[in-house]
Amino acid sequence: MASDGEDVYATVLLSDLYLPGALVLAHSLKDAGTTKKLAVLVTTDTVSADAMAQLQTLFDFIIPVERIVNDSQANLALMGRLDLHSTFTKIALWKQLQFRKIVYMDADMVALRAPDELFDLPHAFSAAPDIGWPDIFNTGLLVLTPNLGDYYALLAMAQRGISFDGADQGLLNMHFKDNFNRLSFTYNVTPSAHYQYLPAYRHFQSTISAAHFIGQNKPWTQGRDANRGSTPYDEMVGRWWAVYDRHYRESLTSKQSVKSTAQGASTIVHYHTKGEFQPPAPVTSIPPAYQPEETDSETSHPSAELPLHETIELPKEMEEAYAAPVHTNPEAEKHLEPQPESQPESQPEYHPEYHPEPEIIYAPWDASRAPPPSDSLPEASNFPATHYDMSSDPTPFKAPERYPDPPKDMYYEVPKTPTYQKPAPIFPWELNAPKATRVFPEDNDLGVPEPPSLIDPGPAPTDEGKAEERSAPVTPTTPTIKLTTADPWQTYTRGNAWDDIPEIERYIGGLQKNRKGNIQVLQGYGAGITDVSSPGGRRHSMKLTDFPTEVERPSLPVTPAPIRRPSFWGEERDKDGELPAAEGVPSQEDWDPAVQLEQLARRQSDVLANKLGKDGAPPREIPLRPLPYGSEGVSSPTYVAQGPPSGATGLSSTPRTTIEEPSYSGPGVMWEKDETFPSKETPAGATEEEMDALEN
Ligand SMILES: O=c1ccn([C@@H]2O[C@H](COP(=O)(O)OP(=O)(O)O[C@H]3O[C@H](CO)[C@@H](O)[C@H](O)[C@H]3O)[C@@H](O)[C@H]2O)c(=O)[nH]1
Ligand SMILES: [Mn+2]
Repeated sequence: MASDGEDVYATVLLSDLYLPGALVLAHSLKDAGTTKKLAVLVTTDTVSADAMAQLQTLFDFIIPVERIVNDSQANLALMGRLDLHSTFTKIALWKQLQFRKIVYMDADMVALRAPDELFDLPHAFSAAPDIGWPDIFNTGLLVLTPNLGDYYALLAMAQRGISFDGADQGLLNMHFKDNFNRLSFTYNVTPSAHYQYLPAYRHFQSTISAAHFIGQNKPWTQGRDANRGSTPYDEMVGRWWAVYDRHYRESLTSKQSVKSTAQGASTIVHYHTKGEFQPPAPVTSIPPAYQPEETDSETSHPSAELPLHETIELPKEMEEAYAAPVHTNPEAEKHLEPQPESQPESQPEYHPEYHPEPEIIYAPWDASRAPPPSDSLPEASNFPATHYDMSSDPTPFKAPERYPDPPKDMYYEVPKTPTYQKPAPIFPWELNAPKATRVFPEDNDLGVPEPPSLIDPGPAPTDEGKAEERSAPVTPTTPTIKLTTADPWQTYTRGNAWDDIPEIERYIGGLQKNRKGNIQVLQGYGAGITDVSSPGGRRHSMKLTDFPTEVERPSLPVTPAPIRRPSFWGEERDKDGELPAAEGVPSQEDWDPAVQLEQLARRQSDVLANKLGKDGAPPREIPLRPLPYGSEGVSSPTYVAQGPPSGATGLSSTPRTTIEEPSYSGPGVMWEKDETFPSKETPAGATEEEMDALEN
């Protein structure tokens, strides 16, 4: 278990193919005497149990991580490295918070000395320049402080496939940009087989900490004979082989002293190293977890030390296939010197035929006895997949000369002439309706005419004949009470402005005529034209509240009209159907509402005048009091007190000091019958703001 703040060298293993690289790297660091521990991040779905067993012999921490695949592989294809589809997995390094500092190294690196001083860097992130584009860093060697901020930022980018090369180097450079501590190239020297800067190499050679074999070709995939020259690249490759031979060549050449199981353990390393593989006696690679439980002691493996490997019986053909190479082994075993030249000619080349595909070497999986092998392919792994690439055609798009006409009259023929016709106007206001306007208080100051409803329409027509004589339709307006007239209580009209408009009379008359017959017609007394067809000789009215006469009542099945019951009030009505007069109430003739209203208005005014004015003082003066500080001369932009027309000049600036004549507009419906409402209320205390304003 990692103690808090531990330092580790770490690498990543995404497949068995890089196993020799990861092992050689670990050995090279240990051989160089590092004091730090080693960790390896593995994607367990693609790293075999054998490979893990090998890692376990060297690394202090084996950390399983989730594979992060880049699904957008266009940039990887550009780089010619589709095999790097999963290098985004590297970002899991930033999640390893159990470590204080990580010096990450690619599995294709070999340390020439242990660069332990990198752990002392104060920077959160350091890397060395990339030889292909030295402004950016190469991601083969990274010095980092794990933190989730960078991790999630990188993860978000990875999930969106954001990387200019489709792999981790493009991703990390896009994330960190210039925010990295630039290390010396000597920490991550990337020799090239194609071009070297020889003088520099010779000059700095002794300071090199690590070599990094970038590109598709790795020392272990080329074989030990591929680079035997004296170029810098060849020299570096030689350094890699030196470490390999120190640790793995021996096991190959001293089989006699090594138990067969131990030989099997390193076989996987040889297997993935070109030219090193000697097919041994057939062995299985079934991990212990997937082995059928053996109850028969005879079949269990004699060696308890390494239970990972077990001899199984192979079909005859397979045994024959492996028999031939095995026969060469006695020859090879004689060469105890680890000389590459002494390799027997008959040693099999690294060849896919020897790949331990589960169908060939692994014991057939018995589903009734064991779970599926961990390294078996996932379900539906061989489903056909279609990959669509973005077009890489650089020629710009050119629109064709003309596009074909769209099909005509497919669904609906548009009428040649519009079928909609505006209905003929009925009411006068439809003919010359004034355009809707908005009126602001300021407009009144500027002499803009008041809205039409405030204009006195002049004398109302006295009779219908006169009204019909009018040649041009009028725009009737509700007459307003002129507050300046001496006695408004006597002059206001009790009619409606529309009552005398002949067009309306005719319209309503027409409606009623059409509904006559067996349909109930509501008629009553009121201003209007005489309806001769009406039996009672009554006149049409637009008032819909009158009771129809008995004759006017139509037959069923229409809604029955209410019929007055003589004893509705518990008393007999008089012969006219009127209710008896109430006691103490003046008779209808004596009750002039105008007079009563005037009286009421006077009383109200007197009360106000007495309250506000002292003896001799002008009675209708509101005492002036100071306004709250800062509000002097301020007028609300939206609200302007509406004074009487006489004060219309300068509405917003002249303070209103005279009290308006009271007007009677009748009682408003404030509560429904039986509804409860608070009859008393404790006034809320003044707010602090109000108190301030009052005190000033
Ligand atoms: O099949 C694979 C492929 C990759 N790796 C791991 O991924 C690393 C990167 O792959 P590598 O072949 O080393 O890439 P390079 O050829 O070095 O290419 C460059 O570009 C890569 C993608 O951006 C970076 O990861 C490298 O650091 C950078 O040097 C390897 O070292 C391994 O640790 C595996 O384990 N198995
Ligand atoms: Mn690499």
